[in-house]
Amino acid sequence: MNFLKPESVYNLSNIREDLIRMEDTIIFNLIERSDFPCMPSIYEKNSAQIKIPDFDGSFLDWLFQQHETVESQVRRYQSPDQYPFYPQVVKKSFLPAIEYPKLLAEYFREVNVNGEIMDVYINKMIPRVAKDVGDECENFGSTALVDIFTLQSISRRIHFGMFVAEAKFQADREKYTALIERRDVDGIMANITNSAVEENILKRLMEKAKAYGTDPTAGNQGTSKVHPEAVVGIYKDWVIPLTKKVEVEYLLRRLEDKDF
Ligand SMILES: O=C(O)C(=O)C[C@]1(C(=O)O)C=C[C@@H](O)C=C1
Repeated sequence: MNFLKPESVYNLSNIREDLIRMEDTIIFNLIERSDFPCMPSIYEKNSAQIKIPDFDGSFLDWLFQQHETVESQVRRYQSPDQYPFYPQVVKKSFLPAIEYPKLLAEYFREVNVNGEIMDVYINKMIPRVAKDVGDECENFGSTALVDIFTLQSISRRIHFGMFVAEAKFQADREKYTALIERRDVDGIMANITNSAVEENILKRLMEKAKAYGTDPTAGNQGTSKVHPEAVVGIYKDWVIPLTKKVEVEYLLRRLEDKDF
């Protein structure tokens, strides 16, 4: 889909196509992450193992903030599919602003679940994919870089929930308006849920993770670089539920933007 062409954005099959493409990026990032151990020191605030001058936070916080500061200056966070983890470090770009058409309700920047994504990534996802526990001091930088790419790819996927939600709202304004007016969270959740689509995603992920993680010429001897079940579990337990959370949060406020 093309953000400069709103009609392409409100098309659920276009959106789902993009979500499928993102699976590839996320799986490859998780495969990269599985090459390193858990590496607890890089997530620990003011770790004794990694002393960072004049900084209050973890090594990952430090590196990620440098990234977001740089990337914001080339307009990363102007794009409606990009949400910063550290909004306080985002800078204005020297490039001219891109005039995106209005694609989402006016408050959309306030829907940001990156805090929660960071928490489950460090505490739940990494233990599922990392090769073992402990630190590997020589790879602090490489691991934190992979973490940044993985977190960004997962965050983009989850915040895409707002496009899904907007497409669903526009396809049936009456039904969603009634649910939103009643603050019927369970009703909204039931209506945005499509179990067949979810099951398909999980099946496809299993096959993709097996294929992408294995040497295609090794036959049955090949061992997968990432446990396919771990990738499926990460989607089932966090990626899809957080996407749905974003959809519901976005929809609950949808009537605030009356003219849209
Ligand atoms: O494709 C949709 O309709 C979505 O809402 C996205 C998504 C997902 O996260 O992949 C979430 C909820 C649905 O049950 C199916 C899939």
